[in-house]
Formats: sequence, structure tokens, C-alpha cells
Amino acid sequence: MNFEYLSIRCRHGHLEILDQTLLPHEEVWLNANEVSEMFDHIKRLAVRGAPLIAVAAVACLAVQASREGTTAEKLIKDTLHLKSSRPTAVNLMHMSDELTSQLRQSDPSSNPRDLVLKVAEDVIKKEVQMNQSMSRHGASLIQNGENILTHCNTGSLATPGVGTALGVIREAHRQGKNIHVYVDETRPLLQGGRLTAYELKSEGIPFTIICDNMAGFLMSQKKIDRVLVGSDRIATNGDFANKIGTYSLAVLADYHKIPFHLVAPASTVDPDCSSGNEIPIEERNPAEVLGVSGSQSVQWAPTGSNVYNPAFDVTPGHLVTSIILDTGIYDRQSIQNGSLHKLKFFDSEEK
Ligand SMILES: CSC[C@@H](O)[C@@H](O)C(=O)COP(=O)(O)O
Repeated sequence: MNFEYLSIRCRHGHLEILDQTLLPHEEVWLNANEVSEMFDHIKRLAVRGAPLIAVAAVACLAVQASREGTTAEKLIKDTLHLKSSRPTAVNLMHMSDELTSQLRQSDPSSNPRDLVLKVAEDVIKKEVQMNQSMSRHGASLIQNGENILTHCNTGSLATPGVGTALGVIREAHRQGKNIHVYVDETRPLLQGGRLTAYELKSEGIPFTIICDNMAGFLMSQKKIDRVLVGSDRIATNGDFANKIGTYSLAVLADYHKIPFHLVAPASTVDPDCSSGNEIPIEERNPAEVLGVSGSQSVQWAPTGSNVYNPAFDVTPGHLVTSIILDTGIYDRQSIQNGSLHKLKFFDSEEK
């Protein structure tokens, strides 16, 4: 298996990830061949973003499977371990469920290598294609001269392709539309200020970073024409989980009558989740809120302060103007009519 994307690469069976906790100032590639290494990279967000987490996990499992003597039983155990690394993004769950289901059904005397490799290639290929499709659908909505607000990082650092919300922005720019992006810095881990800014800068797309709490004021000044965000899990009623702060933006956009779109691949829809109440929300280390961690750690809050640190929030579907998926653009009416129920990433999913 050989591939190379912006933040993950595999050459001659050697898998590496670009440590996103050190970006944009240091570009350090880390070994990710071992399941324990990959588990740690995912957990501490060295590799992150809903689609990329699934890609990273399955690529690591393909490396395991290519080793002499690896059994289906061992691979199932490894898959379930990686599945437990982060709870909210459903892409990792879809991949893990598909792989364990296929491994359980496989002939115990056969070598599981080809099966795992095929699932890995399938997941990666589909994610890249879905990125392309959704970015084209989304770009068709963008008008020349728009100021777009985005949150977190939804680009090539979060997927193996052009990205989700950031893919739409890239595609609109590629089409020659004159756009400008306001980037929410995205506390506590600053995926916007560090990672989205890094991607936009390297592509020459004009952008301005704002603190998360500035968005409402900019909207009141009519400086924002549209909001584009990604998602980690979409319920079939259109409620969705995304990086903490997304819900506040949706409420603000609704109040100021600004179009608010969610951009995601079909692999982010959870057919087993009928509403946002059922989405598990990851809670993270208080240290992330007490200060900043990374290459230059600083703690500014008093040691021992109480902290609540949910990594995601849930936005109710009625606040969304439309959901842009690789399969098309879904407005509120079509979601209410059940259009998300019909989507399935894998043909043979089993829990
Ligand atoms: C591909 S983008 C969708 C989301 O994965 C993105 O917006 C996001 O919330 C990522 O969270 P992270 O905690 O950085 O993995």
C-alpha cells in the first residue's frame, strides 16, 4: 500500500502521520505503524478530522495485516481498540464495524491481508471522491465577492482529499470566484487559527483570523455572507455534531439571517442515530482549557480550577440552511422527508 496525502503517507509499508499538534511552525512526521502508536496519535489529535481518523486507523490495520502470521482475531481486537480512541466522529465507527464484520465472516484459514487492504483502499478512495463531489456541489452556491466564515479545520489536514467545508472554499477559489474567508480560531485547540490558516495561506486564498467570540459582531456588521462548517456525525433528522462553537455560530447565523451550511461526506451520516441527543460527545483534558498546550505550553488559569471541556456540540437541524453531501444538496424540507435515511457508506454494514 503506497499513498501520500498532506498529513498521512505510506511508503513501502511504512506509515507516517504529520504531527498536527505542532503545525504550523514545525512539520514533524511520526511513525504510525503500530496500533499503540496510532491510538495515541488519534487520541491526542496529532492526526484528526472525522474522515482522516478513519483513514489513519484503517491504514494502520492494513500495515498490521501485511505482517506474516497476523490473524483475523488479532485484527478484530486491534480494530476495536482503535475504534475506542475517539467517540464522536462516526467515520471511525463505520470503518471499524465494516472491517470487523468482514473479518468475522472470513474463512478462518485464509490470510486476512487482502481483505483488510481492500477495505483500506476502498475507504481512502471513497473519501477522496466524496471530497471532490461535495466541494463541487457546495461551490455552486458560492457567489463572487462572498465573505465566508468557517470553524475548526475541515481541509486536507482533516481528510485525505480537498476537504469538506474547506474543500468547497478551495473549489470556489479554483473556479476564479473572488472570495475571502473569516477563520474562527477555534478554542481550545486552535484548529482554525493554526491549521485552516496554514492551509489557506499555502493555497493563496485570502483569509482573516478572528477569535471565536467575534463572529456575532462581524455578522451584525454584515461582514459575513455565509457560514460553512464540517461535521463529525449527522443524525438522520439533520441534527449534527461538530467542533465546539459550531452551535453558537448556527444560532448567530439564524438571528442574522445568514445562510448556514454543513458540508460532509455520506460517511458522516449515522443511520442509527435519529436525533442529536443520541450523539456521544467527547470530553477532553482540562489542561486544554486552562492554557495552551503544544510546542509552547502555557497555563494561565489558577491550578485546580474547575473545567468543562466538551470537544463537540450538537446543532439542531432546523438551524441549518442546507446539508451539502457528496450525493447532493439537501434542504430542510428534504431532510424532514427522510432523505438522510437512504444513505449508506458501505453496502454491507453490520453492528
Ligand atoms: C472533516 S471536517 C469535520 C470535522 O471533523 C471537523 O470540523 C472537526 O470538528 C474536527 O475535530 P477534531 O477534534 O479536530 O478532530
